[in-house]
Amino acid sequence: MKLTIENISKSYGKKQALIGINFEMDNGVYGLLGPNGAGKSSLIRILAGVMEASSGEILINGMNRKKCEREYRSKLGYLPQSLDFYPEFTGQDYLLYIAALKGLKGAAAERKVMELAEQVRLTDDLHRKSVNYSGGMKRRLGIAQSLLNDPEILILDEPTAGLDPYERIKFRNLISLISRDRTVLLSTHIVSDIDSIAKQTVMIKVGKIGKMQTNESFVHAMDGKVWLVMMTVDKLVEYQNNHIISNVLPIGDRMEVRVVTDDKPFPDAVAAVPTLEDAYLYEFHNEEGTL
Ligand SMILES: Nc1ncnc2c1ncn2[C@@H]1O[C@H](COP(=O)(O)OP(=O)(O)OP(=O)(O)O)[C@@H](O)[C@H]1O
Repeated sequence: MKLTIENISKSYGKKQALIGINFEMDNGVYGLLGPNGAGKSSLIRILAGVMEASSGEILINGMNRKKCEREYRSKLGYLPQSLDFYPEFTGQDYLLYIAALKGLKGAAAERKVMELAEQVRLTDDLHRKSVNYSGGMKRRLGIAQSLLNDPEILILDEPTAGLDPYERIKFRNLISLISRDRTVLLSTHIVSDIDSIAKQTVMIKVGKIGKMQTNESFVHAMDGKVWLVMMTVDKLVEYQNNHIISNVLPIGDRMEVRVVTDDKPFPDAVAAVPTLEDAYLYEFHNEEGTL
């Protein structure tokens, strides 16, 4: 399935949150990466059909979404940034309720709920009230509900918020597994969520697409821009005010500082192998709220 985002803009009163966004997705995982307030949730909510764009079009296999709204919704799975849980519902009640809303009933619904509970490791907790779940469990329940209708398009707004490192890895593996024959758009500001699984990453900067390319391309473009430098703590305190520092490691009484910069910062600086995190810092170091 091909999903085309064509010239999408969104204003909230005078605030322009999205300005002429264009990109295209087919099968596989796409990362939507950007700092707080960049416009990720606005774009995700427009794609999920819970909010209208001020202008622009979403095309499904070349057809305006409004002309195939019912079909689009039946193929869509959506995990919003926050979910409401009914106080009296157990995890199972909640999943069966969402299944019913998606047109799945009876034994088929029960089978699907059990299958997904297994995948997100909630089988043993299905009969507990979901309001009492931990943050990570609520997130996993949210991920399960987004998959109930076997969606061809899966849109996830910060799906790993509140997950511990083990759950995060499990989640990544699950998404990678199910993405073979569907389109997954995953918004995050955590680089490691998409580092290894995204086919392409869209970097969004205050309402505009900065770049969309493969993670390898982002990393490759950083060759010769990441350096390791030894310095004293006093020097680092001054140096970090006007340089991009992606890591600091104490070694003896000095610091090994990872610097992201266009040119070799010192004659004795040693070139380091760049990562997507370095690319993210390089792209966003001037953006409000990032550093
Ligand atoms: N309902 C609203 N009314 C007014 N401004 C809004 C509204 N929703 C979002 N905004 C503004 O639009 C911009 C984009 O917000 P959005 O929530 O889409 O960003 P985001 O990248 O998802 O941020 P975060 O990671 O913090 O959720 C922000 O400046 C935000 O304050």
